Amino acid sequence: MALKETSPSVATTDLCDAHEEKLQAGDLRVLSPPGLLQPYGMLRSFAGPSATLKVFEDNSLVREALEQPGEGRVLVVDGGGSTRCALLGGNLGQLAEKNKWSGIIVFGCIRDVDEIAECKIGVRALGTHPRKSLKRGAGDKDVAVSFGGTIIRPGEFVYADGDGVLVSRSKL
Ligand SMILES: O=C([O-])CC(=O)C(=O)O
Repeated sequence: MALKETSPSVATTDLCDAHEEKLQAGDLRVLSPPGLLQPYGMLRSFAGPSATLKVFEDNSLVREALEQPGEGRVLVVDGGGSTRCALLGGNLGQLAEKNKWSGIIVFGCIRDVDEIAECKIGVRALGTHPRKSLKRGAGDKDVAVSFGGTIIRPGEFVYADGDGVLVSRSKL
């Protein structure tokens, strides 16, 4: 079944239990506080290596990234926590599914949630906003980003399910 293709086979709880030493060393981190990011998209669980973006109220680079083959990666978008516009919508959700991204994490807002619910990807975001963002091409890609109490570097592994979001230096 398609859902299994992109879902992690191991729960975040089991990963935390199995890797206490990595948690203590900071090689495995849990985005916090719990409830910071809300779940959207069809897949509640998703995992993959991260691709990162740092943007502010401009989603040009989000589209540019999602136009590339996702190859099971998770796009991590540090939107600076802005709740004044949406960095992701239904069209970009469909693009992400088509190009085989496994998920998108937005430290910012999204819109078209009913359309995104139909997309076979996992999404986490602060919340929703009906207004679109700027499209001026501003931002940085493939940089370390910081939100949810941790730094997330490109290529680190993300594991997300109903219990939380993990970031790991190595594949678990
Ligand atoms: O293009 C945007 O700004 C986001 C959006 O509405 C979509 O993806 O459908």
